[in-house]
Amino acid sequence: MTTEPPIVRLTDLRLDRGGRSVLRGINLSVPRGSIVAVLGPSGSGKSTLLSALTGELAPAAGTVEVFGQKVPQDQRELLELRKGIGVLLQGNGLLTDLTAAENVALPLRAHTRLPKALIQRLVLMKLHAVGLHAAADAFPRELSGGMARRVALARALALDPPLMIYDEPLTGLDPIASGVVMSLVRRLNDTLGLTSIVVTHHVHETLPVADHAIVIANGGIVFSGTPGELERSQDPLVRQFLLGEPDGPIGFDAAPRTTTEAA
Ligand SMILES: Nc1ncnc2c1ncn2[C@@H]1O[C@H](COP(=O)(O)OP(=O)(O)OP(=O)(O)O)[C@@H](O)[C@H]1O
Repeated sequence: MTTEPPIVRLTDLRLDRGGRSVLRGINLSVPRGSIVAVLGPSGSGKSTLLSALTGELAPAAGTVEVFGQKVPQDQRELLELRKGIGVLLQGNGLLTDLTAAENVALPLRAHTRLPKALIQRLVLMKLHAVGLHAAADAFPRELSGGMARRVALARALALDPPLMIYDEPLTGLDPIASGVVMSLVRRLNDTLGLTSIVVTHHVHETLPVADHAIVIANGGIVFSGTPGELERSQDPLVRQFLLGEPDGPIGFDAAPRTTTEAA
């Protein structure tokens, strides 16, 4: 039996921002086909971790591997790598004077030389995948928050990236739209053979669709395991986070307690 390398592997990773160590001692393996939830309170370093995956932030120590290769520093190699990573950012980022279909077409126009008719077909396929085939000609202002998020998702999928990164995909959505988006994340992951990393503080909406969860707080990973194990954890830090309590082992501003260590 051959063991497939993970899609993402973080080894003894340390990430600094503004001369301060934000995360350290990070080890994580994301197997192909899985959905990993990265949870943690505000300011714990979730976005910082994402920027290391996309190569925006170079490690202060340790390594970040994506698709079995070390994330390059060279800009051209980095752009190649990023074509394989679909990112759904907070706030959708849809262009308001373009229709849903035109928004989804943007990455295809920018990164491929496919003929217009083929791009149109691909766009409709992506919109169909998120259940919005009928909304192709609608402008973002004509869509509900949940629909707009799904258009942004279709756009993130436009280039068929094998890895999807979701940065707070539920911000601003009501519980019903949140449920729709999270089941879509699971369905797309399974039907398109993707691997997904979901960064969020919406624990209860995300855990049901995740295979693995990590919690980051106080500058490191304080929990790594299945959603079931997370819910059963008696660790005071994990309990404080799950119950959303202001007092406990996680500092109020969730800033790491130690400053930069010598590399
Ligand atoms: N460019 C920067 N320069 C200095 N410090 C930064 C910078 N970006 C983030 N930080 C600090 O790094 C820490 C982690 O921030 P980060 O944005 O990664 O947290 P987060 O978990 O994504 O928070 P949120 O859930 O609020 O988005 C915070 O203490 C923040 O103040």
